[in-house]
Amino acid sequence: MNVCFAPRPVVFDLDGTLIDSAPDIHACVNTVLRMNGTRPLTLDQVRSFIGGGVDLLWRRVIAATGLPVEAHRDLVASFMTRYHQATALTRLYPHVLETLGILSDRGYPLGICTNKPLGPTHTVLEHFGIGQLFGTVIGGDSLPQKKPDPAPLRAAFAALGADPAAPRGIFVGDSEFDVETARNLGVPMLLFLRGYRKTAPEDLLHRASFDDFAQLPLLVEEVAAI
Ligand SMILES: O=C(O)COP(=O)(O)O
Ligand SMILES: [Mg+2]
Repeated sequence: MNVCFAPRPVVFDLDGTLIDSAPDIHACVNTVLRMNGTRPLTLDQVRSFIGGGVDLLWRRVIAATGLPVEAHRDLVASFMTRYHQATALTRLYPHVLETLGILSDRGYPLGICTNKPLGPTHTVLEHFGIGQLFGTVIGGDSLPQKKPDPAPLRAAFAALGADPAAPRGIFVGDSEFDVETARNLGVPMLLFLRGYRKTAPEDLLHRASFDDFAQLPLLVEEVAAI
């Protein structure tokens, strides 16, 4: 019998999973729109644009506002200067802190795999005082590839000691991008239902779903036992 005693690494998505950051992203987008004489977007609109990283966010903002496509690079640069410090409106989802502590105490190596750029990722992790809980943090600009390419998630598991050829980790995320990433890497996915997903959960491949982080330690134990 092949028994593995090392706890499986657990890697988390960030925006819409550990943190509700849409209000800050919305505010930064609208500041840049205002500076360009363009009408603001609603929170629901901007929330629906999050998940594929900053370049895709701004391609979607440009499509929704009619700003010139050629302005993309300058708009992203202007957005990034604000995004780097944007934490005032961001909140941890309920029970995230307790759950990360429980998993860490039980010996699960923890990591982050987000499409958010590394700069604002580190800012927000330090803002909430949780950076030290994660053995690795892979951002949207850490590698040439972003989710749903499996490379960033593979890199996160590898940094936490998993076999890169056959990672035995668990991925926790909120969006279609995360579901696709887990499927591309062939690892079990736990879907958080209160994030920025647009597709019905029954149409997304996942091992289990949850809407309160207090449920996660048990789900992780169940998946880890298989
Ligand atoms: O920055 C984004 O668009 C999404 O970030 P996430 O991968 O943490 O959900
Ligand atoms: Mg997300």
